[in-house]
Amino acid sequence: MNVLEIDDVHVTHQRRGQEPVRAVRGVSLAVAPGQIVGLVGESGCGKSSLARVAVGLAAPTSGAVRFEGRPLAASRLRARAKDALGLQMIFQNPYASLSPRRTIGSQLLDGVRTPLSGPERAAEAIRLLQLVGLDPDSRGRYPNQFSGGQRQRLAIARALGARPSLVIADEPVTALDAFSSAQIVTLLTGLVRELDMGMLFISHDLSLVRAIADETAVMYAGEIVERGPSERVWNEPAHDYTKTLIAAIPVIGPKTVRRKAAGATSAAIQERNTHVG
Ligand SMILES: Nc1ncnc2c1ncn2[C@@H]1O[C@H](COP(=O)(O)OP(=O)(O)OP(=O)(O)O)[C@@H](O)[C@H]1O
Repeated sequence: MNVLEIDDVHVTHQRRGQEPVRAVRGVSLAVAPGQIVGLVGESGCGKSSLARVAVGLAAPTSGAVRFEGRPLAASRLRARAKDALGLQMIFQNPYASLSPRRTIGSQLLDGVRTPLSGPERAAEAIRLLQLVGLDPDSRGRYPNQFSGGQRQRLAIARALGARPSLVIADEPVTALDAFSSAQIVTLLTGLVRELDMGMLFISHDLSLVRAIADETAVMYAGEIVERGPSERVWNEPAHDYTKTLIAAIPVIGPKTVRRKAAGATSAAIQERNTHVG
């Protein structure tokens, strides 16, 4: 059974006095346990609108979302927040999920689903910090005592504390340097395999998605215009928009620092995966 099924979802944003924006137009997607599906497209194509619906933060205008075979409705998710912990979201901005007023050792455990004793709580906080490459002795500190990259690691650790069966990651490494990105992505990839959870990995960066995702779905103007195994999409793109995305990835030049960083991330991940495999 798929852990996530998105079935013919439409999302239309309606602002008073303005034309409606059809952000998502009939998207269907599925994520199986242990599978990483990449959703790639440029800014404004509707990725975040789809992610918010997929995680239950918003209701689709039409269509259905099923998590572990059960319909997911935004209101229902809020009402059953405890039950919904198996579905976690990682955002580009880690402040979206971290409280500035609580020690990280405490809030890392928010999603833990089984009651833990004091020593078990400490051990779990240490485990989560080590998973994301942070100093276990830092659990008494507050989020503002960490760098931006470290805060994203904390947000990821917090999500993983719930041992989710599905993670929706919306541009989770966009704010990180290439080295940190590679580490985080390798970590997420390893956890997906190890824990048999599914992941919807959303990014504007096709080279990064290629390195991470088993399947790639290319989104353009609210629609999935191409999908398939990531290597096939990368090597034999069928849709003109995918070809444009690939052609737009520069290889060298003074204005390509960010792209080169993404490329370095992908290379580091592939290198790591090669060794692991
Ligand atoms: N709450 C909203 N009200 C009105 N329009 C919206 C709203 N949220 C998004 N939009 C519009 O919907 C379209 C899709 O936006 P969305 O944020 O889903 O795209 P995206 O691919 O995630 O882009 P980005 O990566 O820049 O966040 C855009 O035209 C955007 O302006």
